[in-house]
Amino acid sequence: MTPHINAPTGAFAKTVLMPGDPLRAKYIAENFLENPKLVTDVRNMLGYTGEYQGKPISVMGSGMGIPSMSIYAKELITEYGVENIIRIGSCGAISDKIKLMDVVIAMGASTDSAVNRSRFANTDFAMIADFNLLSLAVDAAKKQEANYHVGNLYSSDLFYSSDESRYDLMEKYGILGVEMEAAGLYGVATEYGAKALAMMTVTDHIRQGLHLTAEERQETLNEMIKLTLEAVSQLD
Ligand SMILES: O=P(O)(O)O[C@H]1O[C@H](CO)[C@@H](O)[C@H]1O
Ligand SMILES: O=c1cc[nH]c(=O)[nH]1
Repeated sequence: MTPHINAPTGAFAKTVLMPGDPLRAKYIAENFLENPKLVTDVRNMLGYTGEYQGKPISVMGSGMGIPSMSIYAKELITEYGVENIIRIGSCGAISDKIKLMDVVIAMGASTDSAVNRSRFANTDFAMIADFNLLSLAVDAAKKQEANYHVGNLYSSDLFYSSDESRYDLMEKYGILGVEMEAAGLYGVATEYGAKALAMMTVTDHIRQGLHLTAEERQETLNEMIKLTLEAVSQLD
C-alpha cells in the first residue's frame, strides 16, 4: 500500500487504463470489464481490476493535472509492477481540421509544465509514446474506422488560460489537442521504465467554442474505450 493507493500487492493488472475522472474509471469497469473488483478508493480515486477477453486489465482515475497523474502513475509502476499505462482522456482542439468527437493519439506531448526539465538536467527531453502501444492503437483505430489523428498533444498546467495567443502558436506547430496530463505520464513512464500512451477524445473545440453534450461525451468516449481495449488486448 502507498499513501495514495490502498490496494494489496498484486491487485493491479500489468496494464492500467487511466481516465482523469474516477467515475469514468467506475463506468469503464462496470460496463466494459468482466468481474470488475474495486481495488483502491483512497480519496475516492477509484481503481478496479477485471478482465477483458479473458486477460486481466485495470482501470483507475488519474485526477486532473500532471502532479496528480504523476503520483498515481509512479506508484502503480514502482509499487504494483504496472508495465503499461494508457491515459484515456478528453481534450480541446484548436485547428479546424480536427472535429469534435475525433480521436487524438499522442505520439508526443509538449507542455508548459517544468516537471520534465526537472527530470532531465533542465533540458528538453522529447516526451514520446511507446511505439508498440502507439502502433496497436492506430491499428485498432483503423479497424474501428474511427476519425483519428496521430501527432503532438499539449499538456497544459492551466485549464483556464487568459493567453489566447498561445493557441495560434500551438496551431502553427501542429498541436492536435490540449489536455493536462500526457506529458507528465510520459515523463514518469520514461523515468521508471514503463510504457505509456495517451488517447484523447475531442470533447471541446477551443477556437469554435463548441462542446459535446453529456450524451455525446458518453458515446464518443465509449468509442475510444473500445478502441483502447481492442489495442491492449493484443499485448502479450
Ligand atoms: O477528461 P480527462 O481525462 O480528465 O482530461 C481532461 O479533462 C480535465 C479538464 O477538464 C483534465 O484532466 C484534462 O486533461
Ligand atoms: O484540458 C482540456 C480538456 C478538455 N478540453 C479542453 O479544452 N481542455
